[in-house]
Amino acid sequence: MNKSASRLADTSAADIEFPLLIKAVMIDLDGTLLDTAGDLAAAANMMLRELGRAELPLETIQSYIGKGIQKLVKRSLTGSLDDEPDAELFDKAMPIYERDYAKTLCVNTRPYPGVIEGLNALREANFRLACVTNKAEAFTLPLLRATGLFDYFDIVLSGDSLPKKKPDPMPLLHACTHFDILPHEMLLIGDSLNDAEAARAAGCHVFCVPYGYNEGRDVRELDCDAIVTSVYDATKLIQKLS
Ligand SMILES: O=C(O)COP(=O)(O)O
Ligand SMILES: [Mg+2]
Repeated sequence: MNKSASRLADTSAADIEFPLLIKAVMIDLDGTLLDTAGDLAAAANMMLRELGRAELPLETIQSYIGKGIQKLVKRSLTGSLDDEPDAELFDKAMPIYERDYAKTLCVNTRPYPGVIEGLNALREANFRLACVTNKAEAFTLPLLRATGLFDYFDIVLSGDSLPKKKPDPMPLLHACTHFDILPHEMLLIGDSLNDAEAARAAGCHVFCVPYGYNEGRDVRELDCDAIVTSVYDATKLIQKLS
């Protein structure tokens, strides 16, 4: 299989040969495994209502997903990606959001097409599997259990499992150490700039899916090794290195 045949879009990655020979796969949660935007947005709007503020459209809140729940709350309060809300308002909003998201956590959240098939194929091929997300652990673990995905993973690293989260390479390097493999023997499948930057900084391979949440930006802008239509499609571009 050559490089161009395996790509759905052109990216700026260096020339690499497919199938990639790797030992383990890390997969992002929000926007890659699970379509969580509806439930995250419902909780954000419940919070905004309780604070007497205007609700936001789903697409706007979807563009705020990616850097964890604290950032989602800050962005929902300010209506911008980078502004800081009033500290007192944020301190009031955060526990409201956490309470509301615990209620909406798995109302409409479902695995994307190709996720279960992809995880089964990865397991059959004996890849070690990690879930690496910026979502806080208190939400990640119940969500993985409720959607039946938890048992596929050897390790789950959430946004607050380690001192730093994506786009820092720390969780990716932690997973490599956990599996006792080198970064170039590891692939991350993700949906956003946070995944692509973390993978490049760690020296891991990275594929991106086009259906997720890239903070409102086109996934084709990302520096990744391939854009794959689904987690299942990603399995066709890799081979297990023993
Ligand atoms: O919690 C978020 O904002 C994003 O989480 P993710 O890393 O699973 O995409
Ligand atoms: Mg994501």
